[in-house]
Amino acid sequence: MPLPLFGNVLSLSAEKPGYESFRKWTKQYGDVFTFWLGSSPYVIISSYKRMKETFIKDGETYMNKVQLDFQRFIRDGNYGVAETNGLVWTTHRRFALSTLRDFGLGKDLMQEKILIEVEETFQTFDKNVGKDQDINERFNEGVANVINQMLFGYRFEKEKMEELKKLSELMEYQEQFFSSFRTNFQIFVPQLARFLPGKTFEEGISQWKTDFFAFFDKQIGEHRKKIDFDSDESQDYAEAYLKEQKKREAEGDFEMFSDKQLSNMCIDLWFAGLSTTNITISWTISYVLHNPEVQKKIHEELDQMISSDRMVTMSDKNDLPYMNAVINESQRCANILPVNLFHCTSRDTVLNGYSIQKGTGVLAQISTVMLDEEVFPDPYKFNPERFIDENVKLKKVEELVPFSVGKRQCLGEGLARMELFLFISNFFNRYKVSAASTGLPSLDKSKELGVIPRKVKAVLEKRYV
Ligand code: HEM
Repeated sequence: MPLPLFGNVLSLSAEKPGYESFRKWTKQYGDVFTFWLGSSPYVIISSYKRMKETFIKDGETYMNKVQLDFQRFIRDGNYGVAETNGLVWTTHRRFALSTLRDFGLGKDLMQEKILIEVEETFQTFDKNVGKDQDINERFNEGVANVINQMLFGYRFEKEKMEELKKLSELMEYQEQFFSSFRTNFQIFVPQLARFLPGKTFEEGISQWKTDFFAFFDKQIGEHRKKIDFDSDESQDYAEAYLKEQKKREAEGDFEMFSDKQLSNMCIDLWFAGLSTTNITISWTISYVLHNPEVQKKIHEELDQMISSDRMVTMSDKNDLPYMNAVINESQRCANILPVNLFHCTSRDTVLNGYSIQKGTGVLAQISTVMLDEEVFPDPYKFNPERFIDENVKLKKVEELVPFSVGKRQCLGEGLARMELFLFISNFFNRYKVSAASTGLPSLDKSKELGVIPRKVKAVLEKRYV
């Protein structure tokens, strides 16, 4: 039962990271029910069948995002792509997708950039083979370089390493801050939050906001100075954006491609692109470390299909069903968004016989779908075989929805899939991984509301010397 003012927030935080409450409610009330965040109702859709009927088949009705006060505080208004609606959202989603395509997603260009990061990451690992070493921190650098290349056209090396250190600290601060009870309580139950001890949302985030925007504004300023408006080709997202801005301004439109929108797009792409991919890689390695028989099978397949220390590329993907199954199962078990992002209806509608007004909160509960025991028996068990069919081929399972569904489905899915495959398959092709002297990485998710990157330490041995 929701409590006055609190709603269901307390049940959620009692069972971190949040999966179990939604599973329990689904069993009790079915796949459409109301969940109260403070005094705001959200209609939860928690089966794949129902998501298909709503978010996919009736996508326009379910595509809008709820505009929360804390987001406006961070962004100084309605900017970016992840939290905007209407023309701003469609224009910038389309522009970002087509820019990503132009940078070679699906062609070799993006793969080449990622493989450079794979090799650089491994150079660092190679220096410490046979000893305990930090795994997720190195991958974090690699993934940060991919995203920074895409946004601003350079990787962090030499004197730029200080910049990366500062940015990583900011990311870590933000991850901890947003998974704390105090922060979530203020976001969803603002009336009562002032009675709680600790920093208010505004106090906790102001400096972080200033520092993050300062980084993006500096990059944008530097791009503006050196940009060649006469060349049609762009090397990175910021350059492509500034060219579009100039074109639009010449046509009298000074709003749609504003400077503020650009820095907010950078925030969206940076955030959505870095932690998600990094968390998934660190969980994958943790699960494999806890399941040595999985690593053995990964190596058997790689030995059969690749059989050397050459780089694994996207053209090998179809030949490595078990590797793909491990990545799928890692995404399912990592289940990095226990609640997913908050949508609202863009018009009045009827759902499961109930009338729902325009503007009502709705949520595609993807974590419940990925823990559905009808589809994934023993759902908390890490078992890549779920994704292998009787012909030892990769099995397509519609309920695997880590990138969500519908019109807001992850904008970076193509990039993320390429990164996951190239980083993870090359990692296991190059190394045999075993526990650090401190033991196996923890798989405990019960400390935070949400899923944050693992600290993974391990010992690596090169498979080819
Ligand atoms: C393993 C990696 C990733 C996972 C699991 C993931 C998952 C998601 C999910 C679940 C959503 C919410 C969809 C919804 O509202 O229902 C989302 C949105 C989004 N993602 Fe990702 N993501 C990943 C990587 C990336 C990358 C690499 C980028 C950027 C380059 C990115 C950019 C975005 C953006 C901009 C949105 C908001 C889209 C919109 O509202 O139109 N993501 N992602």
